[in-house]
Amino acid sequence: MTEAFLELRDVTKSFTLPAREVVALSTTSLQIEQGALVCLLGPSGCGKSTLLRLVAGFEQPSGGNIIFHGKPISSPGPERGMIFQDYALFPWLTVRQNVAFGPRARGMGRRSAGDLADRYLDMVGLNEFAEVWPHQLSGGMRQRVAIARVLANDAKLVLMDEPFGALDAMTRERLQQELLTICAQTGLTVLFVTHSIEEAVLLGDRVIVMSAGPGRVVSDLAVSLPHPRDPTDASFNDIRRGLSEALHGGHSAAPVANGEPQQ
Ligand SMILES: Nc1ncnc2c1ncn2[C@@H]1O[C@H](COP(=O)(O)OP(=O)(O)OP(=O)(O)O)[C@@H](O)[C@H]1O
Repeated sequence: MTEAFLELRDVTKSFTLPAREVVALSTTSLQIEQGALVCLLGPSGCGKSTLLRLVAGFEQPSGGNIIFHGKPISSPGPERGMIFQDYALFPWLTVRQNVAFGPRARGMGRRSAGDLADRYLDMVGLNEFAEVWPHQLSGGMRQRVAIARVLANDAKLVLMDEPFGALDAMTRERLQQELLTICAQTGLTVLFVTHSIEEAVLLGDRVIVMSAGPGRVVSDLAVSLPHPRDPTDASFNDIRRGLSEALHGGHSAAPVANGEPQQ
């Protein structure tokens, strides 16, 4: 049997508050294949961010295991990059220094790290902005820097938590297409949290729907439409409708047990 790139085995997560216990994630099992762009949809508070934070290694599961490349995840690592909605760039570093930060922290020389940063800034179309400060950039440009930064860290898996949620519609569409291009060029694996069914169908090779909290997977659907996908297309709409029903409790998109589509 081939080993999954990322596997969640019976993962649960609870938080202990002074007066009660919050179950953020019910027993969740998932397998993510290398090179896939997997979207995670679910109502607010169902545990999507918690799931990403567990995979990032920022939190430890209360039960179960998360296996990445055959090894249990026990801490954060550069091979698993996280991108948030609010950019999270270092304001005191230039764009190039932000992108070069990870490689420099791991011991790469200034010149090599700068060259590496320039390579990835070129990939996200920001080569002319290497010397500027984050506050001089638009939201879309900041998010491109964040993408360049995880790529320069040699991330194999990128965890994106509503990365385009704060952007205007046109910028969001442009970045969605750029993300698809970068994935096609680099073979990156992406776990992408969104509230938008349309965004999930536009981007996802697979869309996973979680139930209201405590979250569990209620549907796992492969989307095989070719790119670029057209939201006005009838087959796009069929998928959107199925996901909407799954999200609102109808479960019409293929339900799963332990990450395997049910027959
Ligand atoms: N550190 C924490 N301490 C206590 N409770 C927490 C903590 N982190 C998350 N929770 C709780 O766990 C549940 C899941 O939260 P999470 O942020 O993962 O949901 P989400 O699906 O990402 O929500 P949203 O879509 O609104 O961002 C919520 O009830 C939340 O209040």
